[in-house]
Amino acid sequence: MSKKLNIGLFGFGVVGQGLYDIIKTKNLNLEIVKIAIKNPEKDRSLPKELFTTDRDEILNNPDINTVVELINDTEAAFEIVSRALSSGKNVVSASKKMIATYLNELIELQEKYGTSLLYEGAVCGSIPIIRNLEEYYDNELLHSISGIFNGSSNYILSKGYLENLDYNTALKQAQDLGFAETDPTMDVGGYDAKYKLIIAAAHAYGVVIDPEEVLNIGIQNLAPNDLQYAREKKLKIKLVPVAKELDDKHVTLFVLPKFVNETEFLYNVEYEYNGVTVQAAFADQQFFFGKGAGGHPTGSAVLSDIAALRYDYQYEYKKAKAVNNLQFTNNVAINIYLRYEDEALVEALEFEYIQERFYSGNYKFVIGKINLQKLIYNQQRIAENKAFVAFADQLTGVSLASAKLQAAEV
Ligand SMILES: NC(=O)C1=CN([C@@H]2O[C@H](COP(=O)(O)OP(=O)(O)OC[C@H]3O[C@@H](n4cnc5c(N)ncnc54)[C@H](OP(=O)(O)O)[C@@H]3O)[C@@H](O)[C@H]2O)C=CC1
Ligand SMILES: N[C@@H](CC=O)C(=O)O
Repeated sequence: MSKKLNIGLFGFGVVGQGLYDIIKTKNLNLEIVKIAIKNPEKDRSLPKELFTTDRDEILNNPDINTVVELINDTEAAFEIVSRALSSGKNVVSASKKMIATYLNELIELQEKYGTSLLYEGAVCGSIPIIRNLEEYYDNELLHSISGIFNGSSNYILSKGYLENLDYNTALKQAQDLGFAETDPTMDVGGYDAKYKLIIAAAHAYGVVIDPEEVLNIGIQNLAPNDLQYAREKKLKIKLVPVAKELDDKHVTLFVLPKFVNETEFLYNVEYEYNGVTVQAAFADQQFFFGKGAGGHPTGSAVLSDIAALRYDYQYEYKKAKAVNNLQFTNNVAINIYLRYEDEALVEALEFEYIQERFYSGNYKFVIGKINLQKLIYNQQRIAENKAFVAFADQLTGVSLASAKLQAAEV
């Protein structure tokens, strides 16, 4: 017999409402006792008595054994989740920025208080990737995990490539559909994808990495010339986070736009859909596909976590706890496409090797090999120059699975 869950829900926005819609169609052994929100003046679809703006009504209620945290405020979310875990309540959260930023602390709290924090909905919406990394690939060596981890930016890219819709209109649609973060820079700047990648890497490789250390370049500077170039080469541009084991000592992570060709699974992942490609030593290549954003797809992942808590499921962080010599590094050589205006930027990036250069009127690009650290040092300059950078393994004739990202001297 499963344990009855008395739930205190934080947040009744896109995901909170989505979760509620799903729960009311089921006859599960659970009850939503109280819902904490921020703004008491907003119209709600449920009776007023169910809502509160006082978080203590949930956190200090001994009858509530489960907290579901679905709010859009990172610091408040961390406070709520920490207090819940410390007072014996199990938690489900979808707040990827909060989880990626405070993962070490959250793991410690779970260990100290014997409570469980689950967060499938935080990474790629409806795709069950965390539990697969945690359980299914427990004993597999994973060469790489990559994919499309952000629905809003993929929506904008699909609208542009397939329907010629301009960037701002597509972004507005992604916001209206409830896909985008409160600050959409998180989506289009590659931050959201980075937080998800960091969470996935903790389960895949056992490394907990500070988000500040990981490069994220997004799609804000994408220009018609870049799209035209991709079309001519029969490629698409997608925003792709990559975690790759370089050798038995080093793992690298980065988020960059990427040229993908039609043989890659990601080529056909459009709009708010996400895709995760796992390259494993023995299972070889596997692909997970599903909706990455939106109330119901994310709500379904949150509900799956809630259901797992009825049986006291916990992540064991087996790879993080195993003797693991893997270290994170940015000291790696990658092939990029750089569309730029200012020659000084090309100088500053100190390409190790230039394979192709192109100049025609205002359109100038180089394709070549560069150390990832040079991109990190020059990230601000790239943004100010409105230059566009993309991971260009396909332009240099190799796929990610076989790409030789070389760890330089570390
Ligand atoms: N939208 C999506 O597709 C996905 C979102 N997520 C994540 O899920 C979380 C929620 O996202 P989403 O539902 O889209 O956000 P929304 O902006 O739609 O809703 C946020 C909710 O949080 C409430 N809230 C904000 N601050 C507090 C607080 N301090 N205490 C109590 N309630 C608070 C708001 O209250 P009020 O209603 O009064 O304004 C609102 O109900 C975010 O972390 C997001 O990154 C994860 C996966 C997918
Ligand atoms: N803003 C996010 C929402 C889901 O995580 C996205 O667009 O993917």
